[in-house]
Amino acid sequence: MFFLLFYSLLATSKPLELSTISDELLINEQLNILQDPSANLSFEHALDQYNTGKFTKNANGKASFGFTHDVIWASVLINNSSVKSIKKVLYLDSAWLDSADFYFIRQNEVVEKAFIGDTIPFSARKNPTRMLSQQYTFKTGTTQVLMRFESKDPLLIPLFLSSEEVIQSNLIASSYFYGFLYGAFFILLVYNIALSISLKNSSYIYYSLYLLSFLSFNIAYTGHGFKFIWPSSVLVQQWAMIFFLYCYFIFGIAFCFEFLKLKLFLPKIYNVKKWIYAGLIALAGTLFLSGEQLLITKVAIILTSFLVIIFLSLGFLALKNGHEMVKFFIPAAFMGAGGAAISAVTTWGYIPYNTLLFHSIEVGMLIEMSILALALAFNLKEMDNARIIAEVNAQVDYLTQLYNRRAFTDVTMPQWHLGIREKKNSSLILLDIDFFKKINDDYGHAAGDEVLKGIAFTLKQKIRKSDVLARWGGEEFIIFLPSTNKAAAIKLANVMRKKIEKMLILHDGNSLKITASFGVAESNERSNKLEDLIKLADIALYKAKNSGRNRVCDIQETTEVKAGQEENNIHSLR
Ligand SMILES: Nc1nc2c(ncn2[C@@H]2O[C@H](COP(=O)(O)OP(=O)(O)OP(=O)(O)O)[C@@H](O)[C@H]2O)c(=O)[nH]1
Repeated sequence: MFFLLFYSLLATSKPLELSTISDELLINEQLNILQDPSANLSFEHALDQYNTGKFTKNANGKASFGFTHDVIWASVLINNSSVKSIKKVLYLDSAWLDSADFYFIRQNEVVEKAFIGDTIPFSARKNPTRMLSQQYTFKTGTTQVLMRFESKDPLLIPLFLSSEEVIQSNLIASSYFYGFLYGAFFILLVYNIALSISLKNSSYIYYSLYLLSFLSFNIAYTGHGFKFIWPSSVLVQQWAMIFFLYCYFIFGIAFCFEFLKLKLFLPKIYNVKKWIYAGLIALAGTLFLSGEQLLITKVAIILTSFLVIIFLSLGFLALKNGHEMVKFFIPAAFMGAGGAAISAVTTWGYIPYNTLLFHSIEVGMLIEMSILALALAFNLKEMDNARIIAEVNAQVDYLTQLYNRRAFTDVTMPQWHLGIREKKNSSLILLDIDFFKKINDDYGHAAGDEVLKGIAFTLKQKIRKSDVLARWGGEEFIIFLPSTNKAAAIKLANVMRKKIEKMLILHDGNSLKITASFGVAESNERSNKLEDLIKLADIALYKAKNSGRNRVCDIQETTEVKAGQEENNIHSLR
């Protein structure tokens, strides 16, 4: 009987030669597998099944068995042909298996066994490695390792045979990698939280939450959480990963909506945003309440795989609708969500396991994070540009591109005060187009606009760089002339008047002719207020209008000023 069993053991598989493994080897191809749907096969029964040839070769070195309630039994024969015992480590690149039981069998006798997995608190583990691992000293000859794996998450068992030194150096390398990854994420997180608070911009808040969810999810699925944060809580270990995966998906969608400015570029989708969020939260809530961990994980992984499609589709639609920032978003989403999708389908078992594919979410997110950091900085620059444009717009009259009334005062004030200090007189011209209402009434508002633009252009040609020209009101313009006396101002006003008189404005096949009236005033010692000078010019302008239009008038006497003010009062009462 013993010989029969031993024969069947050898016949089932060729042993793995320890001397051929220099540092580390993924041994999934060497495994023989038995999938147990009943999940209640005992060790003795499993060994019996193995010895009677019921285990089959693990096709293509499969590492992921996807979402399954089945228990996977795996066996490998390891031969030490040297005379010395060799210490090795069986290492699983998976931190979320519920059970990983190891039985070391020599000559059909169990010589050592170990039960590791998430159902045991991390603090109670013999080998406190982040991912599951089991040491064993292989004596000369053949040892069978029979293993039992079970999980409520995707059943992923990439199994490495490695030396302790390699595991240690891998741990150091991965500490550097995760130190860098978490450090970079942390800096970006703090930076974005600070930005979202100071700018009150929701896309930074959602990006921070998206980052935080990914960071937490990564800490959970890489085993860092179980090792360092919740070593005695099996419950947190079982639920944290899946909870953060849902957060990653939901905040990913929220970030995408805000970053792509869907309100502006895809309003139809933005308007149903609340329903989308409500639907996702209701779905997550229902699933979590059901307590069906395998189903919850399955849905989360399916959603994560689709995230890249959602991001890219919305990105391209927003780009089509003219959103500039998408040129950053599309490659970023392609790398980040694309990496997440590859990791998800690798975990799911749809593509064969390899370390790079499994960890592509981390690499992808790192690249995505760098591109989006650039994008958000670019966004800041755009906001700054928009602020500058808004400031300029607040100063400039849209139609004539001249300073507006507010800007006129801001720009003139320093020169006005300088003039007072240096005791240099300044002058002011106020001009108003004659019978402008008639142009609007006869030829339409657009024709009136053309006249205003034409006059602005003509006036601009005639002033000095130090003069300040502005649109004062509807059809009124103002010019401040520093260090200029009244005679010079009147001369300039007459040049302008004649030029306007000669102007021909072409509109819709009509040639329009216009004239303007001018009021000129000079500053004097009696007042140091700019508004008083403007009032004087206004009285002079009123005089020009009253004395027949198309002329330049100034104020001669104090009596004229008084009379003018009274008339102005009557005029404004009309
Ligand atoms: N097209 C156009 N018209 C304007 C604009 N701003 C003000 N107006 C018009 O300018 C006209 C000013 O008319 P009034 O104040 O009666 O003056 P007026 O017809 O020029 O007569 P006098 O000043 O007495 O010669 C009104 O019809 C306003 O609607 C503008 O930006 N574009």
